[in-house]
Amino acid sequence: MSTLIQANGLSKQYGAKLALDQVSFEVKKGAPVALVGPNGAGKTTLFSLLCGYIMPTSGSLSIMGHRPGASALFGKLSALPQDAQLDPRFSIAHQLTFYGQLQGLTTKQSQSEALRVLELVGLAEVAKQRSDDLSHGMRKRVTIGQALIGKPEIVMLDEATAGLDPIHAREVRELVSNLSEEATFILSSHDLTELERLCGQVLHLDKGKITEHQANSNIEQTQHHMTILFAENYPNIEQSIQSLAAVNRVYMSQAKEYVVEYQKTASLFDIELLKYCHQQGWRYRQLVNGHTLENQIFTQEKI
Ligand SMILES: Nc1ncnc2c1ncn2[C@@H]1O[C@H](COP(=O)(O)OP(=O)(O)OP(=O)(O)O)[C@@H](O)[C@H]1O
Repeated sequence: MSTLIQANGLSKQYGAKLALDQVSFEVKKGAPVALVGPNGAGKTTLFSLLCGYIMPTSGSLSIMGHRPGASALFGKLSALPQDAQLDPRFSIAHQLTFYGQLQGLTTKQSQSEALRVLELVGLAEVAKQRSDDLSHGMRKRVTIGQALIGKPEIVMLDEATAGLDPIHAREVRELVSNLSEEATFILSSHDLTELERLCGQVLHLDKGKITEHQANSNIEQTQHHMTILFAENYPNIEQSIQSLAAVNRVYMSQAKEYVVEYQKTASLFDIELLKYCHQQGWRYRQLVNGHTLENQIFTQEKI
């Protein structure tokens, strides 16, 4: 797999504030990459360095063999800010065409590129509509389409699901997963749980340092986690399941779906959990090992 991004000992100082401290990592072409960390961890700073908006104080950063911001990267890397907005005065196709023209495409090329990216994000039918006619989730998908104009190899999405309800957030994650052949996505978020199922690589920033840089290990996870999807909402599910002796933690991963972390030593925990659900009168749709199987759950829901 070819290396897209190589960072070595990258630091960024704003006055006395060290926002990034000796950060080193590599991103290869392929599965989406998560950039996670709490507020102020340095995510935006790293995005800005990757885009070439700011210069590092020290260290090196190479993107497809070029320095960030180099003209050779024009059209090869795109970034979608968290607050990217569509203009309510113009149709969606008009705006996307305009972005294509900004990238140097002719009007005709831009028009067909606008339609291509709308098809990629499953919204060809909204081409003539204005943003006010679209749901929040649809608008987000259009802006992701915008980021795909000109076929960039790297697409950076800042907090792509922020402000979306769980259903639309899931649609966006599914979209990114489906588009992984089209480009290598880097998604920033302060919430690891929402990205760990999607991304094969997690860059974890905290106080300017990369404290974790790992490929997601599904094998390890399957030994500790179960994901259960219920047929409907029931009261106090988290507290109830938490009362089982083998359970370490329970949290809701999306509507009606819970991740249960349990002790590795508990054998046949799945049977115990299902018996417990039966006793409580809870109907469930699916129980899976681990918590990286969102697509399987999608498939079942759509049947
Ligand atoms: N232009 C600047 N001047 C001074 N300090 C800055 C500047 N930009 C960011 N910082 C500081 O650098 C640190 C990292 O900020 P950054 O915006 O990169 O974090 P972040 O992970 O994106 O945070 P958030 O999730 O809140 O957006 C923070 O302490 C921030 O206050």
